Amino acid sequence: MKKVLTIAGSDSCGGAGIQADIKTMDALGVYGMSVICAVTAQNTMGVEDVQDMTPDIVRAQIDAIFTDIEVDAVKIGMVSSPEIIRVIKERLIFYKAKKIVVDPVMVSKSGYHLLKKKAIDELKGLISIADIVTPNIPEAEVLTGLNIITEEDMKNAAKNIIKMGVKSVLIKGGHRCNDATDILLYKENFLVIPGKKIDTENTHGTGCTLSSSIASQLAKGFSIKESVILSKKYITKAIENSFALGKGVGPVGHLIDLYKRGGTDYGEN
Ligand SMILES: Nc1ncnc2c1ncn2[C@@H]1O[C@H](COP(=O)(O)OP(=O)(O)OP(=O)(O)O)[C@@H](O)[C@H]1O
Ligand SMILES: Cc1ncc(COP(=O)(O)O)c(N)n1
Repeated sequence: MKKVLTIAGSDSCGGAGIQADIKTMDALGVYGMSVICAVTAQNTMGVEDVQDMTPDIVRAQIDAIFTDIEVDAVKIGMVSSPEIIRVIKERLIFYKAKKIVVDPVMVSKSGYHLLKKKAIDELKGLISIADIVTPNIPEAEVLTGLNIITEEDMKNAAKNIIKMGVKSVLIKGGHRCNDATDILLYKENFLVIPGKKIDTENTHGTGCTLSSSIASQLAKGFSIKESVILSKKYITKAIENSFALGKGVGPVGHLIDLYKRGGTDYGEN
């Protein structure tokens, strides 16, 4: 079984962060492992509080895994502070980590700043060692300083981000009003991945789910292009199967949930 590591934050209500990542990995048939960078107290209505881990315990978790287990792919999500990001980059280079996916998580859907503003430069450094980075539109705007409205703007932002040294860039279109088309820049070519906007409030954890699916598919040996296409199918089905939970924004339905709830079509994996 392929082994995939998520380096991210814990979401107490289980819709995003480490919990979404592990659920996705489980559904896609890879073995999920975690390095926790921060513990958030959050529910479907928002983030109440955050406790960052110390850089030392982040380093110790990474060392514990890489000194014992062969890691086939790594997904990085909420990384909080410049100090934590520096440790992650140094250790991943030290262990020659393969197939690195960076989801540059900055602000939660509920508006809480999960990345300290002073950490943007370090985050760009971490992006430079990745195989793929998956910003949503507001994150791509912060990384590039560009205003992104059209598909052409998304392409320009991707060209700008690839100059940071990353091998490929996926700009996610979920924040646009009428469309959920994503744009992949890969080996100097653009791939437009069409998506229709699904009418649901329950989109907590969409970005975490997509990036951990990409890492899982890369671990299985698919190319970046194949992994992104398979993962777009996975997240689309997961959003179609999203459900109400609590009083706010509910989570996506992982295909293993669908299976357990009696469904039979859990898609290509
Ligand atoms: N309502 C929707 N209908 C269909 N696809 C969607 C919808 N919302 C998001 N997506 C898709 O989900 C994936 C994740 O995109 P999104 O822009 O939501 O990421 P994100 O903002 O980083 O997520 P998160 O805030 O959970 O980290 C993309 O493929 C995007 O096109
Ligand atoms: C620990 C953690 N990581 C990531 C997100 C982003 O997800 P969303 O934008 O859906 O709130 C989150 N809310 N919490």
